[in-house]
Amino acid sequence: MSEAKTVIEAKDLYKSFEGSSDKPRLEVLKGMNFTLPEAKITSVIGSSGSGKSTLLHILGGLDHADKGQILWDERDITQYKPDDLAQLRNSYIGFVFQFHHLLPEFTALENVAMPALIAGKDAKQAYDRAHTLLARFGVEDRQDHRPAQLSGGEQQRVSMARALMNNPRVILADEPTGNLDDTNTNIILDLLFELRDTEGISVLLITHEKDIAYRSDHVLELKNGVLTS
Ligand SMILES: Nc1ncnc2c1ncn2[C@@H]1O[C@H](COP(=O)(O)OP(=O)(O)OP(=O)(O)O)[C@@H](O)[C@H]1O
Repeated sequence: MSEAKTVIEAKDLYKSFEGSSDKPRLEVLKGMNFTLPEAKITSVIGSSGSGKSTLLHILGGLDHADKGQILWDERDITQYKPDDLAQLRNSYIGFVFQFHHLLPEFTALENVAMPALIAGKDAKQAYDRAHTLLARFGVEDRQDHRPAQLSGGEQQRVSMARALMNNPRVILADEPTGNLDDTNTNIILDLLFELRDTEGISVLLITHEKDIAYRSDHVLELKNGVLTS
């Protein structure tokens, strides 16, 4: 069997944050290497403060590393200008966070359509696709509600639909079930597996729950600034 293609690769990543007057600089990533294979779910576990969210933000082009290379399908994103990177990110990556980050003043349908509207796509097509995605995730009857009128599980399903709006190759999910009960956790995990199997989407799943991590294809642990399997 041939090896899976790599959709995100990081080489020799370093990231530190400024300390306070009595604390030294905090070294979070220390020469870390990482590959995200196509059509697999890769979990990253690690203790609180080990740098999991920092890693996800850097891999997704939301934050900069101090040093190192990040390749999206062999394109080195550290060489991109901010506007070009934002455009590429909008089509290549879908993000799902623990707290849904839906825009409170917009309906579920509008939130889901937003990434396509921002990308300048046709509004009618955007709303049609948004509706189809909400239906796929079983929340189409909630499409005219605002986030505050939805349950936590519904909000997270809407977030998943939004993440998929522009047909991304990759989903970066930071504790996507951290706020959910067991039933809703299983709904979200099952959706991620379905997307892997039906659309070949690659998923990076940050979690601190080992039983969730061990359902995925690969598990890596972030410890002392590097990843180990
Ligand atoms: N912007 C920042 N400025 C200073 N320190 C930061 C910043 N962002 C993160 N840190 C610190 O870097 C370390 C790693 O944070 P990060 O959020 O990546 O950890 P995590 O593994 O995701 O933690 P958790 O599981 O608790 O969410 C923490 O000690 C955090 O306080």
